[in-house]
Amino acid sequence: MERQVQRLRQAFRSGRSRPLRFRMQQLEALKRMVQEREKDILAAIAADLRKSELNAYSHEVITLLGEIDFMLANLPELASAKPAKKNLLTMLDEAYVQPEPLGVVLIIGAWNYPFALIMQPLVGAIAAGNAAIVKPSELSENTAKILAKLLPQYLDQDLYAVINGGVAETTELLKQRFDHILYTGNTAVGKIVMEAAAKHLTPVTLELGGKSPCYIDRDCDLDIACRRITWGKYMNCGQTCIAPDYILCEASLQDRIVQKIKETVKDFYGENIKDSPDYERIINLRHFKRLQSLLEGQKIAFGGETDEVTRYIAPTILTDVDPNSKVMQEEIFGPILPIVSVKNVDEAINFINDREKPLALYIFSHNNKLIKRVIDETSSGGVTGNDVIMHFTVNSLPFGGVGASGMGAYHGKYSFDTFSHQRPCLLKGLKGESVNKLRYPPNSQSKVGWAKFFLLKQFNRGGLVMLMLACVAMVAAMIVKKYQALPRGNALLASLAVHRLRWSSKHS
Ligand SMILES: NC(=O)C1=CN([C@@H]2O[C@H](COP(=O)(O)OP(=O)(O)OC[C@H]3O[C@@H](n4cnc5c(N)ncnc54)[C@H](O)[C@@H]3O)[C@@H](O)[C@H]2O)C=CC1
Ligand SMILES: CCCCCC(=O)O
Repeated sequence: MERQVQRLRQAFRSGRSRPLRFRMQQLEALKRMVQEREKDILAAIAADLRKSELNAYSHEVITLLGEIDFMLANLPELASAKPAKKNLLTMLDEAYVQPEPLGVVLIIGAWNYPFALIMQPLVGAIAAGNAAIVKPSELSENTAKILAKLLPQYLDQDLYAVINGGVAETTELLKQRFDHILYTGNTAVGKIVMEAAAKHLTPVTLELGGKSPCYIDRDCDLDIACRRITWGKYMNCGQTCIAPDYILCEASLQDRIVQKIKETVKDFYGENIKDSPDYERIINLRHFKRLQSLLEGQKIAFGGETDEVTRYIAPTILTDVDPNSKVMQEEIFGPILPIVSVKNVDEAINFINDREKPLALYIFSHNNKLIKRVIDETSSGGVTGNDVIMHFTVNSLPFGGVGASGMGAYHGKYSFDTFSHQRPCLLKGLKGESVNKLRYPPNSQSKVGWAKFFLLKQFNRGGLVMLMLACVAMVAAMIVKKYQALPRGNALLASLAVHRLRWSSKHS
């Protein structure tokens, strides 16, 4: 692995990944790959998650193509130098911020959206001019294989590599030095990644998980709320990092919510949910048994059926859930929806704040003030009001966690920024050396006074007048100098004005 990383580092050092044209070509190649090999890609995702090809496209390809198009349209602007505001001391100089690539970056993906969670960060890494290694999840093995097969066919093989493998290979990879790591996965492994990165002072973006609350206010459109919650909860069989993990609501709403979700499930997946092409399965036996154990001792108001052979778990709702029960102690990451009763929004806010900061937070209410209040009085990676998941689809919004749900963000310009160093540049002129005497030793009260004047803009009215005079004198001097004749008078005037300024600052 060290050799592979070194090879990419040498390719990066060659500078080939920096030219905008090259980056655009690579992004266009990615887009071509997705379009030309769509069938193979969808078949791989479908095989990993027992997902219809339509859903594989809707869940993973559409947002990716949107991301590539965004980068192709905006990269010239994103990659351009940005002029910076100057101070009095540097007003004749050139100050700007130059985005530059970080170097060789590592992207580690998760299994639940195995294609998008590799490709979307990769778009940002390429757009920012980096070399990149991607490490897909071994749990979505078909997608991992197709990525290893296709990416080298479309991308520059010296600058972009796919390394497949599980814990052992990832552990080995994490011993190498990278210039940024973007990890998507569970919080426990996020800590492992951060610990490994710390050895090389490598910055990380951790896209982790958590229990995303969904508060349903008594004053809301319950039909719409239940329809949208049903969509976001049971999509991908609940294996979505920003799925509503549990509902908080007043006890009086509980039965109506159960009824409306039941009706919506039937509407979405038909009488026999098992046969629905739109209802996926649990990724493996370990997660299947973990989810089964969460049902123990719970009041199952709807669903609860499981089939180990096909790893099927029905869309399930639990009611009157004890906040201390197992299902409320870990991220569910499956099609089980607990309802926890709270007396009012105050109690809901306290419930949320008593726990780790979630990746997402959802509030359903007609009362926009209440929604804004919940947002103001809690914290989460992201928020959608009166819907779920949808903030993920807006690439002008940074997507990421906070606290235990992660750090850093990506999507759109935020992907470009994540994989860039914003380099401050100041290009000094050679004129005005006399002013530089202010910073040269020996220091003095007068020089400090000047520094305050120039840098902190601390001056009195007299100083302002004299500044105007000095500027006029300097401009006059520059104009006259331009005509090659500088009558001693103007030079005298300029130095008088500067002298007067010194005096005034000394006595201000
Ligand atoms: N914030 C986000 O954008 C997303 C977060 N997630 C979160 O990811 C979690 C589900 O994914 P996982 O089951 O963790 O996926 P996973 O089992 O696929 O692991 C994720 C990656 O970490 C690697 N990995 C696993 N154990 C490791 C170890 N001990 N040392 C080094 N590398 C290791 C795997 O090889 C894989 O590439 C949930 O908590 C979910 O909320 C999932 C998707 C998106
Ligand atoms: C369709 C939304 C997918 C977001 C990635 C996740 O939440 O796991």
